[in-house]
Amino acid sequence: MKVSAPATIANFGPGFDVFGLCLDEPRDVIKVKESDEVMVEVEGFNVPEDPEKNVASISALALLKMLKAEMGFRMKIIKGIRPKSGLGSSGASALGGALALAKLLGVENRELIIKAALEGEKAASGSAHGDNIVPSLFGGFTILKSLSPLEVFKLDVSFKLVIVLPKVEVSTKRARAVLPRYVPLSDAVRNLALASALISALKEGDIEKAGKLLDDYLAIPYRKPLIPWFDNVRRAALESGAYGVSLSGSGPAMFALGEDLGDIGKAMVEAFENEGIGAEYFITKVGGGAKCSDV
Ligand SMILES: Nc1ncnc2c1ncn2[C@@H]1O[C@H](COP(=O)(O)OP(=O)(O)OP(=O)(O)O)[C@@H](O)[C@H]1O
Ligand SMILES: N[C@@H](CCO)C(=O)O
Repeated sequence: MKVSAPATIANFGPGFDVFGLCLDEPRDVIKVKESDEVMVEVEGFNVPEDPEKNVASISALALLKMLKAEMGFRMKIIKGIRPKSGLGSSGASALGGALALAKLLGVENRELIIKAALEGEKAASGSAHGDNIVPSLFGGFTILKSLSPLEVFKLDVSFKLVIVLPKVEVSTKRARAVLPRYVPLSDAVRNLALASALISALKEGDIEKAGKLLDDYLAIPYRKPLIPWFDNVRRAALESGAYGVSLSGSGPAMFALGEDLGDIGKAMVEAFENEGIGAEYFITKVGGGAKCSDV
């Protein structure tokens, strides 16, 4: 069984822990076969091959436990999403591992698959946030109303965007540890306003209007010490014509919406380089979610 699990942008501006956008690329590919033992082999970006440490096998083992299924598996992970990038790398692997075993066992229950994948995400980031796993499975733009019971609202949006990946790492665990337990009511109301308006703009297909709504008052302000370059790179993107810019998940990757995405990507890379940080950009589009096939 083969699963291709796409990268994702969690939060997507004002939607902390709720909004998620599936990307068409990059992807993690997870192949599994039934076996007497549990083995993990990794190609591509370096992640652990210890089945107790790789989030893909952790999720797969969690699913087997939930199903009380006595079996082993051989798993091969072709790791295409850079870890600690902000592109939902652990989320894609966690989803891919759980989904691959579910397909092998003929299990279609998405709530169960997500629940198992959250075990992998929790192992990676210390918290069971679903806003990478859910868009990686469903595709499109997802609004995660609730994990248990699973309630997802999906918008079938279609647009291109530019992603900028700096050569630095931000650990999700660390980026969540700096968040406050409480925020000012005025900031909560500002995010509520931005998030509601963003959904309306996306439903209209007005990407320019959506770009202007990508602010956040709940997480990014508190994460600034981990991403000191954010304001300068954001300014460079806006000055080069971006409709809007934000952090992808907990970073360090950033994304921008606009017309001339190549110009915007180049301006953002240059701004990173002015901060002494190498970076690369790529243009992609909204993805359709995880894909499964018999190998
Ligand atoms: N299959 C896997 N894919 C990604 N990370 C994994 C995997 N297995 C174990 N890990 C570990 O999980 C941790 C992932 O950390 P973190 O959550 O910050 O990254 P991430 O999910 O890759 O980040 P992001 O969501 O920002 O892309 C790393 O220490 C990594 O080594
Ligand atoms: N919503 C999560 C996404 C992490 O990829 C966070 O911002 O911590």
